[in-house]
Amino acid sequence: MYKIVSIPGDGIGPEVVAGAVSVLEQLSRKHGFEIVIEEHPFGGASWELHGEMLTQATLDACRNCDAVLLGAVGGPKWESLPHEHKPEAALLKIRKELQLFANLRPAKVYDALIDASSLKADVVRGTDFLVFRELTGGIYFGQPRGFDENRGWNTMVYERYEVERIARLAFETARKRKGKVVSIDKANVLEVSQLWRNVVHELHKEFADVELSDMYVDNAAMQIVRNPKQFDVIVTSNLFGDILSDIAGMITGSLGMLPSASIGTKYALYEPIHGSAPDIASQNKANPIATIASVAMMFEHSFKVPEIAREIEQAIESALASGCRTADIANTGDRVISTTEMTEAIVRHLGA
Ligand SMILES: NC(=O)c1ccc[n+]([C@@H]2O[C@H](COP(=O)([O-])OP(=O)(O)OC[C@H]3O[C@@H](n4cnc5c(N)ncnc54)[C@H](O)[C@@H]3O)[C@@H](O)[C@H]2O)c1
Ligand SMILES: CC(C)[C@H](C(=O)O)[C@@H](O)C(=O)O
Ligand SMILES: [Mg+2]
Repeated sequence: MYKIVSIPGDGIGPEVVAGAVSVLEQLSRKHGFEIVIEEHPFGGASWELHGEMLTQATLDACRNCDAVLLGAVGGPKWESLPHEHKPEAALLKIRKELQLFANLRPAKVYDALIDASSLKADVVRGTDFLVFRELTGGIYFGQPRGFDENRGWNTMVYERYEVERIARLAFETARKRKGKVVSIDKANVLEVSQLWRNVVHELHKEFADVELSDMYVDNAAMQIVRNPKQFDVIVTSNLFGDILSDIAGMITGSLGMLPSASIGTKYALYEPIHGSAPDIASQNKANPIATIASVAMMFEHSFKVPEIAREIEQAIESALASGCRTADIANTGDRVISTTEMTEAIVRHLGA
C-alpha cells in the first residue's frame, strides 16, 4: 500500500494533479496494489479556505505519508500580500520543514518532441542531463532579508554541510550515469561561491572516478542552449538551479514537460518544475506530462520500483509518438488536445 498526500494548489495545479492521480489509479488497477490518496489544501487555495497558505494539518499530513505530490502555487490574486504570506513563501516553508535539500530536475528529450524545441533538432537530440538543485539554503533563505522604500536586501549564505550533502548525492548519481559532474557557481565574484567550489573539490577526492569540472553560471546558461548534450550531472545552488532548469525546459519543448523530485533524508515531494500558469488556468489546456513524469520519479526514488517508473515514461513516450500534443508542444498544423485528453491517452498506453 502506498499512501500519497496530494496538494494540488493553485492555477493549473489541480488540473495537472488530476492527470497524475488518474495515472496512479490506473497503475493500482493494473498491478493490484493499493494506493491511498489524501488531498490537502495548499497555497492560495488554502488561504481562501483557512486564511493560511500552509496549515499545520497539511504539514502533518505531508509528514505522515510515503510521498507528497504537489501541483503548483501562486497567482495574481495573492501577489500583493506581504512576502511572508505569499503562496511562494509557503512552498519554501514546506521544503524547509520537510528538509527537502535536494531537488532533482532531469532534462530529457523525447524523440517525438525534437521538433517542439525552439532549438535545432541536431542540438537537442539525445539530451539527457540531471540537475541537482540545492533547495533549502542559499539566497532563498539567508538572513537578513527585507526592503524599505529605498533599499532591498537578501543574503546568500551556504554552510559547508549544505554544499557537501548535495554534492555527495550528485557524485553518487553520476557514478551510475556517465560519470561526469559540472558544478555551477559564480566564484569569480561571490565569496559564497568560492566556499561552494572549495567544498565540492574537497569532496571530489572521495569520488576520483567521477570527472568534475566547474562552470560559471552565466557561461552555463549559454552552454545549456549551445550544446546541452555536453552535460550529464549538474550540481548548483538554489537560485542558479531555479533559473537553469527553466532554460532546460525549452530544450525539451516546454516547461510542461519537466518533472522534479525534492528529496531529503526522511521525506520526499514530487512536483513539476513549472508554476501555476495563470494565463491558461481552468481552461483544460495545461500539459500534465511534467506532473505525470513526477509520479515516475516517485516510483523510482520513494517506492523503489524502477520498472513502474519506466512503464510511466514509456506510456508518455507512446502517447507522444502517436501524435498527442497539448498546445505548448504543438507545431503549426498539429491537432491540439486538452489536459484530460492527454491524460486519457497516457492512461490508455499504460494498459490494463
Ligand atoms: N513550484 C511552483 O509552485 C511554482 C513554480 C514556478 C512559478 N510559480 C508561481 O506560478 C505563478 C506563475 O508564474 P510564471 O508565469 O512565472 O511561471 P509558470 O511556470 O507558471 O508559467 C510560465 C509559462 O509557461 C507556461 N506553462 C507552465 N506550465 C505549463 C504546462 N504544464 N502546460 C502548458 N504551459 C505551461 C505558462 O502558460 C506560461 O506561459 C507565479 O505566482 C509564480 O510564483 C510556482
Ligand atoms: C515559486 C518559486 C518559489 C519556486 C522556486 O523558485 O523555487 C519555483 O520557481 C520553482 O522552480 O519551484
Ligand atoms: Mg522555478
